[in-house]
Amino acid sequence: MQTALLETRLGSLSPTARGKVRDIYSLNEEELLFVATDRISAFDHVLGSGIPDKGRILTQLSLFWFDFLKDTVRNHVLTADAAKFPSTLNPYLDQLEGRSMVVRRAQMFPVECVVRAYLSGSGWKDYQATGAVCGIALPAGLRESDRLPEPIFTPAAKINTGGHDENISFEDVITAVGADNARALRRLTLEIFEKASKHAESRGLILADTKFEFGTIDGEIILADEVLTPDSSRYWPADAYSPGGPQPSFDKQYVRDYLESIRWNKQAPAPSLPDEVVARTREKYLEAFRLITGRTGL
Ligand SMILES: N#Cc1c(N)ncnc1-c1cnn(CCN2CCOCC2)c1
Repeated sequence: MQTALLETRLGSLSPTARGKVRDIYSLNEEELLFVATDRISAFDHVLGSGIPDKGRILTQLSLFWFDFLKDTVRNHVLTADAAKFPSTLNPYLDQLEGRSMVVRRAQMFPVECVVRAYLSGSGWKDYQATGAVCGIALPAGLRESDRLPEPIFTPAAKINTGGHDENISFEDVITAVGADNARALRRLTLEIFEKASKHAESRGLILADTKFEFGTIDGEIILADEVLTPDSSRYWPADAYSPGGPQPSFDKQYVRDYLESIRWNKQAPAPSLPDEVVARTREKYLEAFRLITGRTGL
């Protein structure tokens, strides 16, 4: 079993932000280093085991999508070629190769630009409670995982320091970023989603929803963060789609099923995963990569 990289150690360089699965380092005033580790989270907890190559696979997926979308929106990537990284990183290239990118520092919008074409997750919860999602009223009688009449912009923001995102209204986005930027973020989010979901469909996948993050560089809105990865999106196998309940997660179902099989108490420390679950989950990430990119190798 290959070893998973759970955290990077870059000598005197310490991360400016450690997310659940990614570490962000400040290289200088203009550049950041984004590193995707092999950590995996489920039910909002980072698990004790990593998935070997997960970070590489998701980084290569983001790079595929940034290139796929380059005629629609500029992005923050400067290079993902480790040979072009600042020489100060040379001692750490074994940790970084394939799973990291140097990006332009942007003025980030404090909004998670979520778009949903299907009713799932927090969107389903909000719909059950109010008949709407982010203030957008939906037809009555929809079932969990039903396809929506059209994709909807359902932004979220980190309301409290707890780090959990909460769904917010378009008016809240206007308050946060101004009306012009709010309209631009909504338009870009829906336009990118349209292109990406058509591509996913052509590869046998339903892109149920996804989350984009945007910023500005020299006054221009750019696409940042990770893009259309299984961590930032819900991908469902189209041939198994069955509305009326939760759909199997393309990448995390083995993990979720295992955690439910051991009746894990989510207040307890996150457990490690059996080798079989790790191996099968790694295969699912590779399968997503192969389906989406049409490539066989990383
Ligand atoms: N990508 C990127 C990027 C960039 N290119 N320049 C400056 N900062 C970032 C950055 C820093 N953290 N995150 C993820 C976390 N989000 C931040 C926004 O608010 C929501 C959470 C992105």
